[in-house]
Amino acid sequence: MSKLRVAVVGARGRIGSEAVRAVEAAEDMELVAALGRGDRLETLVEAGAQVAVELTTPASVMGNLDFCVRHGIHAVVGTTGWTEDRLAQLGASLDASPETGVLIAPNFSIGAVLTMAFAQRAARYFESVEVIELHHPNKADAPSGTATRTAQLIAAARAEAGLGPQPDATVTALDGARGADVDGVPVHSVRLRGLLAHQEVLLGDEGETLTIRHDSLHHSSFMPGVLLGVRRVVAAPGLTFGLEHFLDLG
Ligand SMILES: NC(=O)C1=CN([C@@H]2O[C@H](COP(=O)(O)OP(=O)(O)OC[C@H]3O[C@@H](n4cnc5c(N)ncnc54)[C@H](OP(=O)(O)O)[C@@H]3O)[C@@H](O)[C@H]2O)C=CC1
Ligand SMILES: O=C(O)C1=N[C@H](C(=O)O)C[C@H](O)C1
Repeated sequence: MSKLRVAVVGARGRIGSEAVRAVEAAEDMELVAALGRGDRLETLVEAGAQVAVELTTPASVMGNLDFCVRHGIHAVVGTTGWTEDRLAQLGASLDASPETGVLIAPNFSIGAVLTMAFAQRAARYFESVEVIELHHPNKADAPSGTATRTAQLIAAARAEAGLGPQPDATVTALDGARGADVDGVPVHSVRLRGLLAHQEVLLGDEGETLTIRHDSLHHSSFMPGVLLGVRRVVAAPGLTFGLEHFLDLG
C-alpha cells in the first residue's frame, strides 16, 4: 500500500512540531515537507504533497489554503479565527476545485470533541449556560476557537428548543466582567502560565448545575485527531467543519 504524502505548514510551532513527529511516526504516511514562515508554498507541489496539515496563524491560514485548494492539495486545518466570511471565501475556492477536501477542526482532541457534543446535547435542558476556556499565555487569540464553536452549538440547540435569553439581572459591570457574548452565551477566557488547553461548560437550572470539563495536558492529545483527519480528508471532497464528522459518536 502506498503511503499518504503529507506536509505540515507551521512546522516549527507548538502544535506543528508535534504534528511533524506524529506524521513521521505514522506507518501509513510519509512526511514530504515541513514548512515554516518564509518557506515557499511551491515546495508542497514539488514534494508531491497530497495533504497539507495547516497549523499556523489566523493571518496566514487563508493564503495557505487558497494555494492548497488551487493545486488540488487536501488540507487538515487546526488554525483558529474562522468567521462566516472566511468560510464563504474558502467555500468559493473549493467550488472551483470540487475534488479537493478541507477539514477544519476547532479541536483535534477526542475529549474536546465530546465536550462540544455533550454540551450541545445538554443545552436544551438548562436555563443558564456559560463557557470558561483556559489556555497557556502564549495563545494569540481569545476566545479560543473551541470555546467559540462550543458556544455556537449551544446557542443553536437553545434556539431549536425555543429557549429565550438567559436569566441575568446585571445592571452595572466592569468591561469584560461578563465575558464575551457569543450568540448569547457568555464565554470567559483565562490565560495562565502552566496551563495548556482546558474548557469548562457550566449549565444551571433550578436547584442543580452540570459541569462538563476537558483538559488537554500535552500537545500529543491532538495527534490522533490530526492523523484521523489526514486519512479521511482525501475521500471527503468539499468543506468538513468539525472532527465529529469523521467520528462515530453514536
Ligand atoms: N485545532 C486544534 O486542535 C488546535 C489548534 N491550535 C491552533 O493552531 C494554531 C497554531 O498554534 P500554536 O502552534 O500554539 O502557535 P505557534 O505560534 O506556536 O505556531 C504557529 C507557527 O506557524 C508559523 N507560521 C506563521 N505563518 C506561517 C506561514 N505563512 N507559513 C508557515 N508557517 C507560518 C509561525 O512562525 P513564526 O513563529 O515565525 O511566526 C509558528 O512557527 C493556533 O491558531 C491555535 O489556536 C493549537 C492547538 C490545537
Ligand atoms: O492555541 C491553542 O493552544 C489551542 N487552540 C485551539 C483553540 O483555539 O480552540 C484548540 C485548543 O484549545 C488549543
